[in-house]
Amino acid sequence: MGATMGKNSTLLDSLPSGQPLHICLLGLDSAGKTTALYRMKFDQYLNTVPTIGFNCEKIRGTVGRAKGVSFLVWDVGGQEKLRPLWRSYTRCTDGIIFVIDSVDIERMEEAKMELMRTAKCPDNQGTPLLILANKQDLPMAKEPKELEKLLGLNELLSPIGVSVSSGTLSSIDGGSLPDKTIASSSSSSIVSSKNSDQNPLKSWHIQPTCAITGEGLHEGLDHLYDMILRKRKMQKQKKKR
Ligand SMILES: Nc1nc2c(ncn2[C@@H]2O[C@H](COP(=O)(O)OP(=O)(O)OP(=O)(O)O)[C@@H](O)[C@H]2O)c(=O)[nH]1
Ligand SMILES: [Mg+2]
Repeated sequence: MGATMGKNSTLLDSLPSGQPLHICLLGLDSAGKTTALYRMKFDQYLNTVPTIGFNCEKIRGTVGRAKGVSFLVWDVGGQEKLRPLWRSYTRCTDGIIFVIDSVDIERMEEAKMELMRTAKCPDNQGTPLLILANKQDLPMAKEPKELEKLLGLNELLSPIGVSVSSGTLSSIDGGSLPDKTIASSSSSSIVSSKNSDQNPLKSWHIQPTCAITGEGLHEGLDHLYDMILRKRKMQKQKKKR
């Protein structure tokens, strides 16, 4: 999937015209993955049935830097018996989208376990991760800020094995990122702050969405694209050293 770059081209302008980026759409059954996939693909709501196996669609970004960028999105069934398959989809992916049902408090612990299993899998270390706090249209939906705590997102490692602690950098293989990197978002407006991702070490972002109306989906994709670009830039700099 690596983009071939001419002598004078930069990494940033090489990506949009290149191969589509491969993205895995994961999450518990009924979280809204397939609804989100078809909303992004066809810009309309399609009725879904539980996914047995996977769906795959090519999607074009519509906002921000992701505008015009091609993503090949693999939507994998989330039922328990299908989850062991996730690993084969995430192995060589450019980014992971993990969809959370923001009202399903009963299964939040299960969602956290699967999310952590995915994020901490050695194959996925440093793979940009977009968490969709979906079903924000429902009155009991937990806000992204609360979901961050419930899902333990601050436990997640930075992409280059460096953690930030009390504002200082230390090279370790664990640790957490400071609270100030967290997005402030509200369920009513379904917006999220891009400043949240300005910490170059952060490789996840949480985005409030409603897959039925499509609110927040393309903004999320744009954040994911930013993280992918940042990761590639860092890898390039690392290679130069
Ligand atoms: N209210 C509300 N309902 C949603 C939203 N997104 C999805 N749903 C509903 O949630 C149900 C499950 O959606 P799917 O997209 O099929 O869920 P999935 O994650 O693909 O589930 P699996 O294929 O079993 O893994 C459907 O009834 C959707 O209409 C949302 O943002 N708001
Ligand atoms: Mg599905």
